Amino acid sequence: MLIDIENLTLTRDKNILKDVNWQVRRGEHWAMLGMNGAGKTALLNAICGYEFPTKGTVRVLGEAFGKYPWQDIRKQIGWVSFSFSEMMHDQLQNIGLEVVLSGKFASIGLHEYPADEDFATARTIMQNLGVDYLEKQPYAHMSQGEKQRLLIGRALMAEPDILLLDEPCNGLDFFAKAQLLHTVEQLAERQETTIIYVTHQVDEILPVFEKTLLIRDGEVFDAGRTDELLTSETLTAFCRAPVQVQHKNGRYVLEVEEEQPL
Ligand SMILES: Nc1ncnc2c1ncn2[C@@H]1O[C@H](COP(=O)(O)OP(=O)(O)OP(=O)(O)O)[C@@H](O)[C@H]1O
Repeated sequence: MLIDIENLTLTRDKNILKDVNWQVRRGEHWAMLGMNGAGKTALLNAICGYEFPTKGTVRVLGEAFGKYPWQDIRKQIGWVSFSFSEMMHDQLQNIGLEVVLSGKFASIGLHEYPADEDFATARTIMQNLGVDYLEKQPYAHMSQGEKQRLLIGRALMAEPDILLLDEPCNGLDFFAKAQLLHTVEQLAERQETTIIYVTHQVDEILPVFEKTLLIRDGEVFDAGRTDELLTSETLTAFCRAPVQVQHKNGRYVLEVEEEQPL
C-alpha cells in the first residue's frame, strides 16, 4: 500500500477533513475530483505531512505520520502544482535543463553541480515529456503549458514513488491542455510512478486513471472505479445538481442540465 489513510479528521477553525478513508496501491493511478474548497489541497497537505491530523492516521509507503521522519517520505513524493509554478520566480533565468536537474536536489535553482549521469537522466526525462527542445530556453520565456510539463520533469528527476499533479491544466489554453494531458497519459502508461491527478474537471480524467476519489465538503463522497463513479446518477448526487455525463472517445464529458421550472 502506498497511501493508507484511516479516519482522518483535520480541524482548524472548522473541520477541513472529516473521517477520510482512502487507500492507494502501488501501480494504481487515481483522479481526485472535487469542487473549490472541497478539501483536495488539505488532503495532499496531510499526505505530505504539512498538516497534522486532529484524528486518524496517515500512512505513506508503510510508515505512519508522527512515527517516522517525514522529510524522508517527502523525497518519495513529487508534488507539481500551479501555485508552485508561480513560486519559481527565483528560477526564471535558469534554462530548461537546469530546472529539471534542480529536482534532483529538491532546490529552486541549481546550487550543486550534477553528475554526468544526472545530465543524461534529465535529458531522457525531457525527451519522454516532449520538452527536450526547451533544454537551453530560459524558464522565464516558456509558455505556461511548457512550464507545467517541465515541472513534471523536475519532479520525476527525484524518481518519486508518488506523483501528485495538482490541477496541472489550470491556466492552459485548450491546445496546451491537450498536450499536457497527452504527456500525463504517456507517463502513466510507463508505470514509473503512481499518479494522483487532482482536478475540478471531469474531462481531464483520462482512461489511465482507473480509480477516482470524489471529495466534497471535506468528506469522501465516494471512491472506486472511475467507470462506475463517473455516471450521470452519481455525479448528479455529488454535484447536488442535475448533470449528464457522457463517455465519448474514451473521455468523459459533463453537461449541466438546465433546471426545470417547478
Ligand atoms: N488552515 C486553515 N484554517 C481554516 N480553514 C482552512 C485552512 N486551510 C483550508 N481551510 C478551508 O478548508 C476548505 C478546504 O480547502 P482546500 O484548500 O483543501 O480546498 P480545495 O479542494 O483544494 O479547493 P480549490 O479547488 O479551490 O483549490 C476551504 O473551505 C478552506 O477555506
